[in-house]
Amino acid sequence: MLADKKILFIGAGSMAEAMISGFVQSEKISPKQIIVTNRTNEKRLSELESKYGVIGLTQNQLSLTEIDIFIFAMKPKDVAKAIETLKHHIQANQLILSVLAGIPTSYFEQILQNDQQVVRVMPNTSSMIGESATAISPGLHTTDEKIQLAKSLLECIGRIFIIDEQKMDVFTGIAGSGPAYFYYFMEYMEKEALKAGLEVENARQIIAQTIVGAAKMVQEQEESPTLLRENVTSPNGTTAAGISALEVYQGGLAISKAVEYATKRSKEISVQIKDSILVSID
Ligand SMILES: NC(=O)C1=CN([C@@H]2O[C@H](COP(=O)(O)OP(=O)(O)OC[C@H]3O[C@@H](n4cnc5c(N)ncnc54)[C@H](O)[C@@H]3O)[C@@H](O)[C@H]2O)C=CC1
Ligand SMILES: O=C(O)[C@@H]1CCC=N1
Repeated sequence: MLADKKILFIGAGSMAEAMISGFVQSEKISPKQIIVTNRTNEKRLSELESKYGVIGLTQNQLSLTEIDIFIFAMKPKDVAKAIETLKHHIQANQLILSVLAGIPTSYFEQILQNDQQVVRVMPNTSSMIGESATAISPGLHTTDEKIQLAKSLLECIGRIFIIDEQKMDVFTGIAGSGPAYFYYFMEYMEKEALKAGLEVENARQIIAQTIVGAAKMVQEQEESPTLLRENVTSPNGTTAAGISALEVYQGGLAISKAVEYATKRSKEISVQIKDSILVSID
């Protein structure tokens, strides 16, 4: 299904790179099927070319008729300009994927018209090693065939979850932004480990393996995190002491708030983009 499909990344930042890396590592897509472009930074395009073997092209070198799948991968604030430049060149049979936080499929549908087939995608940077948790929500006109195409492409970067678009904001708060929360947690664990005299590399690997092990237990044991936590916690033991500090310092609340704020921010971006369309139609 993916053979010979031409994929164009519009935007060459961290998320585009993570996906390119995952696609190429999967060996289901040849680097020569992937084209990447950005606004002006040719040095960045050369860097991606030499690292992954993909094709970096400036905007005026692009031949858009040969593209099967467009992946919009700029910041939400830059999408209006990007789509303005491309809208007269995108054909009805070309699939649009957007990884932009907060930007609904209806945004692309309204601007491109054509009954354009759009899929909103929320990957995370673990795409880099094929371990993303990626949500997809098809738009109004997207056929089963194109959904299958999007799925087979995105399976190259990890696990796929098909969700209703209304759930995309919370998915973004949990899984799109999620890796950053775990890295933040790891930064603090590492600081404590170093203070107590562990070597940095050792500390880092110990913490990472602890997280990998805990995550795999949830995936493989079919037990709830609550039960698994209780199994670690001996009465009056070390874990009970650690968990009591998390409770005293409201660690649970902080985690809930992180998800809540990120979800809210995704919703705000949707409102801002809706307002900007209304202004441009007025
Ligand atoms: N970084 C992450 O962990 C995740 C990011 N996303 C989404 O991915 C998108 C990109 O995020 P990052 O890669 O982190 O941003 P970034 O700032 O690293 O990269 C953005 C890229 O877009 C390019 N760009 C801007 N305007 C353009 C235009 N008009 N035409 C062509 N290229 C243009 C920039 O030159 C840059 O290469 C955002 O919308 C974000 O919501 C989604 C999931 C996770
Ligand atoms: O921080 C952001 O807005 C993007 C979306 C999810 C992860 N990074």
